[in-house]
Amino acid sequence: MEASQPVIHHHPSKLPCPGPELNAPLQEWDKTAFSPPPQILPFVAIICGSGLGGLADLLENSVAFPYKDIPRFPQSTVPGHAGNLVFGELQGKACVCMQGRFHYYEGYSIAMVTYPVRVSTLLGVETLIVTNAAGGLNPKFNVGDIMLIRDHINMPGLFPCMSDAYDADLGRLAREVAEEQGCSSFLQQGVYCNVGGPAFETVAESKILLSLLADAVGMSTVPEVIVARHHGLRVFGLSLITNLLDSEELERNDEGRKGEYCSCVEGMMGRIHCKQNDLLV
Ligand SMILES: O=P(O)(O)O[C@@H]1C[C@H](O)[C@@H](CO)O1
Ligand code: HPA
Repeated sequence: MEASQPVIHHHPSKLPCPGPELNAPLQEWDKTAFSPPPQILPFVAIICGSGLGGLADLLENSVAFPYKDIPRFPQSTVPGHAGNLVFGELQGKACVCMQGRFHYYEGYSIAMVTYPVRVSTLLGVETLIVTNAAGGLNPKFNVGDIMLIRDHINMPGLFPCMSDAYDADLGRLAREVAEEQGCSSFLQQGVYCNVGGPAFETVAESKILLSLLADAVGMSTVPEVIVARHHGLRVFGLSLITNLLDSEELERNDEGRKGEYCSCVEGMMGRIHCKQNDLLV
């Protein structure tokens, strides 16, 4: 018997209904119990990775909602994830920043980990910027490098098709912005591998991931990207390399180039336009 071929889908909005994990009940989102500031209609959502929440402090005219005050929102339990949904403007562009994300290893289901992405689609968001702290596997990487995520590895697998998950135009824009800001020498590009955590990889595990052609490894981001693509959002991702996994001695530097990472996202915001205005990069 002939083996059946996988079906490749390229139009997220036309995808059939995925499994129950991706289909988390949005009726849990109670619009009447939470009112975003009416003057800020975000078209970009930014998820801040571990220790990267300082980006939200750069927002102008900002209004912050602690997650604990938002009905049914999960709570941050990891250090470096403040737990605020911050609305405001970056470079004059309306956005919403998740100052803190949720991880599978915290005990949340994938549906809850990705719940804020679904909520952001209800708020009118068109583009999702995901950021994270990650361990470098590629021997050419250094601590403090910023890696533009061009693809990911997600072994458990989830529908829909992810062959073009990371937006090529936004990637080009990031390289232009990095060039203008003098950051090109430490802007890398690569494949992010999602693992369950919370322990970092053993040397043996790192070698396996490297042999799979992963460039960096972390414990987040991919479920958010999958749900965002299922909703038809454009996605752009950055990893800040906080440690290297090439030796038994783990050296970690969480400060790295946080300033440059913030400037890069800020520079991009200045040049991303709202689709409704038909001015896409
Ligand atoms: O939210 P991200 O992916 O940045 O968090 C990473 C993974 C772990 O939670 C933590 C490890 O230090 O940072
Ligand atoms: N492995 C997994 N997740 C991480 C790492 C790592 O080395 N560094 C930061 N997040």
